[in-house]
Amino acid sequence: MEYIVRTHDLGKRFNGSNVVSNVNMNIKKGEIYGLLGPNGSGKSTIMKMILNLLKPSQGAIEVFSETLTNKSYEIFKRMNAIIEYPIFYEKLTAEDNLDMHCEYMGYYNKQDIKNALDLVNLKNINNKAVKNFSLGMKQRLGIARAVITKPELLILDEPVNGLDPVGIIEIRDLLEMLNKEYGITILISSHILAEIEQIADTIGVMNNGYLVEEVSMDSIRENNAEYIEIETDDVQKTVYIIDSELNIQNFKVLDMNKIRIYETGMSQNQIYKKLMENDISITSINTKTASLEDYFLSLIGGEKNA
Ligand SMILES: Nc1ncnc2c1ncn2[C@@H]1O[C@H](COP(=O)(O)OP(=O)(O)OP(=O)(O)O)[C@@H](O)[C@H]1O
Repeated sequence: MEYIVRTHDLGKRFNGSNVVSNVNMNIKKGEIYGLLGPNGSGKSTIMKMILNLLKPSQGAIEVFSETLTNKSYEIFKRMNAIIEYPIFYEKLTAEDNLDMHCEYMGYYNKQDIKNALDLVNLKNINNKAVKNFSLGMKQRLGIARAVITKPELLILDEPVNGLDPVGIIEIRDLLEMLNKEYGITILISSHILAEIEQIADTIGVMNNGYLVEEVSMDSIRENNAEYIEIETDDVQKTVYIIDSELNIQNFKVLDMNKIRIYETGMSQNQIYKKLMENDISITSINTKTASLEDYFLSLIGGEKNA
C-alpha cells in the first residue's frame, strides 16, 4: 500500500494544553480522506502541521514517504491547500489573481491559468472583480489556485463551510473529478458527517485532539447495513426454516429469542410469510438500520454535528 501521508504519534501543544495528541493517520495514494470532528477537535491544526505552517510538538509526519522537516521544499511543492477562507485581491479579476499567484510561486504558464479556470468551471467571469463573486465562486477560484501548480496532494479545510446545498454538491463533484481524473489525493475536513460521507473513501474521526477512528467508508457501510430482526419463541426451528427453506446464510442468532438476517434480497414480508407457513410463532419482525450518524455519535460521545 502506498501512502501519501502518515503521521506518527503526532502532537501539538498550545500554551501547555494538548490540542492534538498521538495522532497516527494514514492517507493512501489516490484516495479522498475525510477528517471529521467537532469544531476545535484539532483538524485544522493537523492540516497546518502537514503544510509546515505549524511545528509539531511531538511525533513526526511522513509525506510522499519522506519525513517532513523545515527544509522539505521539494515535498511542499507537491502539495497545496486551502486553509480557512481563500483570500484574494478583491478588486482584481479571477485571472489577474491567478496571474499574481503564479508569478509569486515562480510558476508561469498563461495556458495553465485558463485551464485551471476551466477545470473548476468558472465561466463568463471575464472582467468581474472577485468582490462580486458568490462564496461558491470564490471557493472554486481558491481550488483553481490550489491546483494550478498540479499538486499530488490537495488539503482543504472545511471547503464547503457556508455554501448552500447546490454549492456543496458542485464542490463535491469538482473534488471527485480532480480525484478521479487527475489522480489527486485529497484531504478534506468537515464537522458535518453528511458533507464527508458521500465523498470520502476513508474517514478519520477526531475528538478532543485524538484520532478516535480511521476506517474505510466501505467497511462502515457493511457494518451499518440494514437487517431484519426476528423475535420468536422457537429460534431453532426458525433457523432451520431460514436456512433450508429460504436459503439464507447471512444471519446471526443473537440470543434465545432473536435472529438478525442481513442482506437477503428478500423482503420482510416474504420472510414473514414463509415463517407463518411453517407455523412459527413470531413475536416481532422488523427492518432496522444501524445509522451512520449513530455510529459517529457513539465515537465522539454524543455531540451533535459530527
Ligand atoms: N495558535 C493557537 N494558539 C492557541 N490555541 C490554538 C491555536 N490554534 C488552535 N488552537 C486551539 O486548538 C484547538 C484545535 O483547533 P483547530 O482549529 O485545530 O480545531 P478544528 O477541529 O480545526 O476546529 P475548527 O473547525 O473550529 O477550526 C482549539 O481549541 C483551538 O482553540
